[in-house]
Amino acid sequence: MTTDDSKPFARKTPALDAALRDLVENPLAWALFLDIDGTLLDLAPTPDAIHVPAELPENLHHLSTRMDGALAIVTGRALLYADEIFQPFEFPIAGLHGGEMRGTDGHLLLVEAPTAFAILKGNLLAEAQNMPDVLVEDKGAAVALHYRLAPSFEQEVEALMRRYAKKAGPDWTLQMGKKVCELRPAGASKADALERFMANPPFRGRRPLAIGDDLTDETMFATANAMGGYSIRIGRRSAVSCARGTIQSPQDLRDYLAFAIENS
Ligand SMILES: O=P(O)(O)OC[C@H]1O[C@H](O[C@H]2O[C@H](CO)[C@@H](O)[C@H](O)[C@H]2O)[C@H](O)[C@@H](O)[C@@H]1O
Repeated sequence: MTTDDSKPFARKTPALDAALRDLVENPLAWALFLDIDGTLLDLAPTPDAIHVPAELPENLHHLSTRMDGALAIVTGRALLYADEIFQPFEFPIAGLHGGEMRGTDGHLLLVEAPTAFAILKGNLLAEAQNMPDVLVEDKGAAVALHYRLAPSFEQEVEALMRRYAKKAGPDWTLQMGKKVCELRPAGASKADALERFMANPPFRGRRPLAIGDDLTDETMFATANAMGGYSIRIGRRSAVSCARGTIQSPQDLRDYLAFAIENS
């Protein structure tokens, strides 16, 4: 196959081009781990305002079929919410930044929020009322405070969440993201999720390719790299990211995935 500028993988970064081309030519050699917000989907003003392109679920299904099922979604969203995005298809998935999982056997591992955490979320919601346009996203065993619509509250949001992280105790940890500050279960990360998927068929023995855009994806990038795979960050190149390649936008990634389906 020749590489020219009409091909989505012609990015003039030899390692990135090689990885993307190899996924097209050898789909059974790779295991693909995809983040959702800012990666598969464009960022939206609020968590519920996301637009899911009509062809995306089916395209992922086709690609997953070509990869014999070794395609997983690894997201900060609650697993059951994320599942809805790809209806009618169901993929292996990790939610809450690795805290929740469903592997290829269909076994669902969800985290239940203890009563104390439910009370804490209620108190957080009440305090957040004092910050107009700051949104609380209740994700069950995690909670996010979004300031995309109220950027001037960034520092207050962070200070409030640091206070709540102390109240929540060691089973929860603070997760910073794009215009968001979250409390999530501490026991797992996206790296753990990737490793758990990689321990079993059809992922086992393949090269992991992790694609994401945010701080939470860095552990999964590092693990994919360490396992002899590859990592791609969506957005501008960043000196502090350990992703090995970059793709500019979710639209560019979706174009590439569509190309991979047509040509693999
Ligand atoms: O790991 P991801 O799948 O990327 O999830 C990370 C967080 O994404 C969501 O928030 C982000 O996307 C929103 C919709 O585009 C946007 O409004 C917000 O500013 C972003 O931070 C989601 O709401 C969070 O629960 C996820 O943890």
